[in-house]
Amino acid sequence: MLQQVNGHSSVSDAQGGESFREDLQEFLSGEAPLHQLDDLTKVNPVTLETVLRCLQARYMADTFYTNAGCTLVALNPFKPVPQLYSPELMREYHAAPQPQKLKPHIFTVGEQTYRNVKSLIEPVNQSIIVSGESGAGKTWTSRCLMKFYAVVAASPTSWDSHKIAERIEQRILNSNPVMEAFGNACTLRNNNSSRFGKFIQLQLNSAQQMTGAAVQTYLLEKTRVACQASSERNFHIFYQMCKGASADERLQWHLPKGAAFSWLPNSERTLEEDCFEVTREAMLHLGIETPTQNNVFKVLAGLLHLGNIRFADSEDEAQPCQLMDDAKCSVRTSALLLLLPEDPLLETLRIRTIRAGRQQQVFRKPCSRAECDTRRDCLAKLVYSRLFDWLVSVINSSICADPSSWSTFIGLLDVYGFESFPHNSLEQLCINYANEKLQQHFVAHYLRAQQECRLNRPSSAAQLQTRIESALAGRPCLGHNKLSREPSFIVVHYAGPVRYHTAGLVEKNKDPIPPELTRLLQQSQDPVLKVLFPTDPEEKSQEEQGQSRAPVLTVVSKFKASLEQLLQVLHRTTPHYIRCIKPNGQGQAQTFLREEVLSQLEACGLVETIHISAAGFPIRVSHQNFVERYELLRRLRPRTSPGPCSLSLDEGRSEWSPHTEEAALQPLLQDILRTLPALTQAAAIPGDPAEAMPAPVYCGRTKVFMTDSMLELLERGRAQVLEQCARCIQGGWRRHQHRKQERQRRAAVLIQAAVRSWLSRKHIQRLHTAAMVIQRAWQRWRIRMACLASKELDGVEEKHLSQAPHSPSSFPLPQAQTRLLGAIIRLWPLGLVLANAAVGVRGFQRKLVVWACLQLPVGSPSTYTIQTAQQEQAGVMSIRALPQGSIRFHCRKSPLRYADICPEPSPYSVTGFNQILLERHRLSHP
Ligand SMILES: Nc1ncnc2c1ncn2[C@@H]1O[C@H](COP(=O)(O)OP(=O)(O)OP(=O)(O)O)[C@@H](O)[C@H]1O
Repeated sequence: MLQQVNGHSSVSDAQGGESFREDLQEFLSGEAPLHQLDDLTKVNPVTLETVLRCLQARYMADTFYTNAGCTLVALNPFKPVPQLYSPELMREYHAAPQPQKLKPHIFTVGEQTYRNVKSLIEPVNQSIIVSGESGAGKTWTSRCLMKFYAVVAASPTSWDSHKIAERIEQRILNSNPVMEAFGNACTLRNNNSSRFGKFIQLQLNSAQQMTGAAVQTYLLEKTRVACQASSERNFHIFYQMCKGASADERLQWHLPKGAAFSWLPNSERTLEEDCFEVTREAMLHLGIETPTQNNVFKVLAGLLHLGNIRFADSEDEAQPCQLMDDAKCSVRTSALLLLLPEDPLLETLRIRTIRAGRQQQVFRKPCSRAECDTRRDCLAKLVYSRLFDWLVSVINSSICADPSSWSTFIGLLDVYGFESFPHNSLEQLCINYANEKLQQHFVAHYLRAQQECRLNRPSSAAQLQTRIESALAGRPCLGHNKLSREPSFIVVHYAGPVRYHTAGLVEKNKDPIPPELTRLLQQSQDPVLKVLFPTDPEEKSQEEQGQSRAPVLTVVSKFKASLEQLLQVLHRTTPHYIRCIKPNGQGQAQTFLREEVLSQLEACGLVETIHISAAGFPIRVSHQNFVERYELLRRLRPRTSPGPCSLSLDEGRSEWSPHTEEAALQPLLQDILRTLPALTQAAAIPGDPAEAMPAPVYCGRTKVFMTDSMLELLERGRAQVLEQCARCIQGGWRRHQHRKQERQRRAAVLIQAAVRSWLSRKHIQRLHTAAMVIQRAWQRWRIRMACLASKELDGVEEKHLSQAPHSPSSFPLPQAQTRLLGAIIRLWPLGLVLANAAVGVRGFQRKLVVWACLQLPVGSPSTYTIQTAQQEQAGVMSIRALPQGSIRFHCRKSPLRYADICPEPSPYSVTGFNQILLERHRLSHP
């Protein structure tokens, strides 16, 4: 089935022979460290012999858990092992950075599933499939796992939520004793054997806290109520009641001490499971109050009394069977406890009603003794199975969380192991079918073909055998024991051939319930029976009118439907396997029977796992999952050259049907496998040819098989691609951020510039306006001043003086003065320059210049003092510069303060256009 992908054969014949023997030698001689091998795939060589030796060595060293690739093998210690399931150990596994590096344990599996849920990698939901034969420790394992989750999946933050979580966990844990009391029984192989399959869904919220649970049960062995194999017992609850009831309760339930019940065999045996108080306490915690409990136990007591009803053969077929001597009392007590009318009860057990004809006439036919027994047993089975279902529904309503409060789940499937007894019937067929389905083996096809056989068609055992043989002729899965006298057929299961007896198979499959029985139970006044058998008026009227009822569902069809439903759920989860192994059939500690263990390893398909591991491929991944997880490795592939792996994959494809939906995955798969050489080369240590060799991968029809190292390599490659992608995303993001920031910066600068320019413009405008105002004011002022000056000062214009020796003023100037004025006019610019020169002429020199300009006699400067213009009547008193650019000679002193500038200006004086350039006081009075 498998195709080798890369052409690397694990051990070549030439080199293999010698090294194989050496390995074996070394391995067998070094027995002591065997118990230290944590994984069965690590034993060298991986053979059944070495695997068994390893398991035995570990068992003897009190090491009960061993990995077998992806499966955990759990050996039943059959003794209490201190600290193996302590809360401290649970926490240790929970807190470990890599729990798989700790010793193999069911807590490793528990923790792994929990972490998978946390990591949210698809499929998020997980399932743990606990399998093994009866007594191997499945229930124990499931119970321990539930306790583990109760510890690790409950770390709520607040005190209130802690209390709620604690209550939920307690309820979930309380469901165990109740279900075990009603669904477990002591069998030859296990004192506490679960007589039903169960799937427990532990519901987790987004914070991975356990918020609730739901239980689904499968195929309760209800026949046990009325029929127990020798040395076996009825369901525990009957014994618990009989042993644990108080005196009052005994009286109420008609269970006097020492009373004998035919459906209560081996009651003298006392088991630790016979603990009535624990069951009652747990029922109370699940919300089943004491009065309801009492009603339940009353009904169960009624069934025990029903089992004591014995019929005698009737001599006349037309007459109903008579009761045996002491049976009358049993009928009465049973009717009393079941709150049924006594006569109708007896009549229903002994007389069959048949409706026939168009008018649906009712015929009453007395039953034979065997038929009476069957009807009695049927009544008990019907009541018990409905009671069990009701209990499960009560448990579910008590522990099930609101759908909105949970998002993920961890499923625990406790399935019956493969069964092969000397006499196998429909129960074994169903159980083994479930095992086949769960193992995904070919017998599923056989059973599908078997539906052609229409097991509900009436036929004798011999006829059924002939029909099965003709329908499945030529199928390799069907065998036939020609020497067998009893009608039977053999199915070659993956775990070995099993012979099924056809006698009673059809009847069992139909599981007929006479409608009279249901109608009778609907008459009961008991509150529990009223719930279990509600009256449906529609159904009643339909029956009376003789209308056809819904087609009867057979046991196989119902079981198949629920199994299909379960498989659908499992297919959507990541499965984890725990294979429980019973080291011996006697339940003795420290006893390891190799033959028994070997047959269990075969039965649970572990041998196949080991064989695959022996070929070096313990990792198996479905094509779909492989492609989904490693599709991104295609990015590593060089675009040009296809790798050598493609060849082997093509071989794999030659067997592949293009019609299957998986065919679409093949190109992708091929692409991924082409990346492997590049990966192995990259991982190789330079110069080490062994390391450079591509790690082996097999591509099967539906799965990819590989070694641990290959898986490691793929994971490393995946991490590398993810890292590259992350870098790429980071780079892109940074670039985007950078560009965004740059854009924002530019926008900010633009806005800032616009605002600044706007502010500047406003400021300049304001300045401009202010300047204009000042300018205008200044101009007005200058004009006013000029006007004032020209009005107030009797000035003599330069041009007038130069052109006309006589001023237009009223008084005539003497000749000397005229000359003087002429000299002044000629020389004043020079004097002005010298007087105002910044450098060179200073102090006295300056004065001299001024005096020279003005032709003043040199003398004490103090003699030249400023006098007001009014004191002067004639002559030039001062020379002034006017705003309009002209020079005026004034004969009077200006009354304007601003013009009071002497040739020696004070640093504090204000100069203006009307500045006195030169002032002369004594010109007219030399
Ligand atoms: N890990 C364990 N440590 C100690 N004892 C164990 C352990 N596992 C199982 N046992 C013992 O083995 C008995 C059978 O185990 P359990 O009931 O779990 O088997 P099972 O596989 O569920 O059987 P069945 O299919 O009949 O229900 C238990 O009652 C218990 O005494």
